[in-house]
Amino acid sequence: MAAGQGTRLGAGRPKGLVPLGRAPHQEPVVVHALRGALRCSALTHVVVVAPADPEPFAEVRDALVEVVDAAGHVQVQVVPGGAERSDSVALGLRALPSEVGTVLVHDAARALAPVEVFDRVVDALRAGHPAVTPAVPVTDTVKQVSPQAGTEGMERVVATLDRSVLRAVQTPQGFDRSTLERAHTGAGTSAATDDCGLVEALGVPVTVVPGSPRAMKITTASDLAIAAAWVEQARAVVAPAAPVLVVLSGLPGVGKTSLARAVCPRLGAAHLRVDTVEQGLLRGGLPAGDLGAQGYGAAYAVAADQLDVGLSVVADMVNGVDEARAGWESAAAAGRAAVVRVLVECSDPQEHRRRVEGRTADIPGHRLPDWEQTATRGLAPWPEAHLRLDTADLDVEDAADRVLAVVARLREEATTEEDRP
Ligand SMILES: Nc1ccn([C@@H]2O[C@H](COP(=O)(O)OP(=O)(O)OP(=O)(O)O)[C@@H](O)[C@H]2O)c(=O)n1
Ligand SMILES: C[C@](O)(CO)[C@H](O)COP(=O)(O)O
Repeated sequence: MAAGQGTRLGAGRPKGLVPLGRAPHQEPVVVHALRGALRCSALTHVVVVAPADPEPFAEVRDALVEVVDAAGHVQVQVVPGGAERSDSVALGLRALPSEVGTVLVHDAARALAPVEVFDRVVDALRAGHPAVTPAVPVTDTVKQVSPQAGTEGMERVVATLDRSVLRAVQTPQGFDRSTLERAHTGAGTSAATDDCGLVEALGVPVTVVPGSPRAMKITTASDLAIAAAWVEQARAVVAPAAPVLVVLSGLPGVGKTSLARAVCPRLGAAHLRVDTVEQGLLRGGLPAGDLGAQGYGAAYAVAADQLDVGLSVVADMVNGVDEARAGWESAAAAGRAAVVRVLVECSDPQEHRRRVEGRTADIPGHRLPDWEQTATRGLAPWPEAHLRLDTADLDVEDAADRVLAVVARLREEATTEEDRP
């Protein structure tokens, strides 16, 4: 949904077209939103509902096409929206091809919604829930008020609501298509501020899954500034300072690769993924039975080369035994780099299993381990770890923040050491 005018933002143009981030990372809000949505591998079609006046939107069309081309597999259409958000949703829904049976409705204004939120909504729909919304707990105390007679601009508190049962809902909201179409039929739907509200009115149960602070809606200028800071944080290289070797260790499916992909651009680091190295060796003719420790051996050697020329490295593999971890210590020593040891876990076995069973291989020829193989694979204790990250309740960017904080701390300590007489 990108057809709003952005009156409260007051940028003088529709909110979807407002640049987000600072050059060279600047892109219109709607382009950020589309790029984020396309990270969700379940999507097959996207309808961008744009302001009815096609003139200003023409300027972002090329950027949208570029994002879509990069995604490859998804069909994208742009259609004009209506006067209210709900009118725009109904128009977007009408444009969807008949074969689409499940629909996510997402605000372009929630341009930085993490892919985990999309995935949680999709998983709940796949589990049979007809309507799903992400939501976050309410952190303020919320009062119900009524106008106070004779006192302009003042109100009277009617009740203090129990915030433990309140949630602030976000998007993408997901629906079984026929339920959403039914909800948008009839009079009075224009006034609805979210689609779940219309579905609730039909008596259909709405399921809530965890949202994310990063799925916040850009409504005012200060929201835009916060979102811009997040964009900068996600893209900025920390410093071309002394190289570090970030060693991840964790079972398959806990989120190591997502974490590495979030950390590498921010650290200016090479992503060294043993799965890729191993598949390369197999494609090169190494018999599968001979693989053993060859992948790790090759990865250590490549890491040492990167560190030696001053490039940081994020090592992404299970690293489940002391011997494997010791190899990284040697690679770091050879490259004169500090080591950051990060244990990555998922404390919720159901969520871990869902991830293991829900993922598809993104490296040609790679056979992913099943849940049985994952659950029975041991991981040695790692008392030397700088960080233990539990991805059951941490968004990937928040996890990356923590890794980068350790990098910054180690670099600062190293600088202080050097300064000491
Ligand atoms: N007629 C409308 C109104 C809103 N939206 C979309 O719905 C989302 C949430 O709306 P909101 O944040 O209220 O956006 P605006 O309507 O643009 O903002 P404002 O109310 O300040 O004008 C936004 O992505 C917006 O583009 C839409 O597609 N069509
Ligand atoms: C759909 C929504 O984003 C859920 O929080 C919200 O209700 C949109 O409301 P707005 O008034 O259009 O900003």
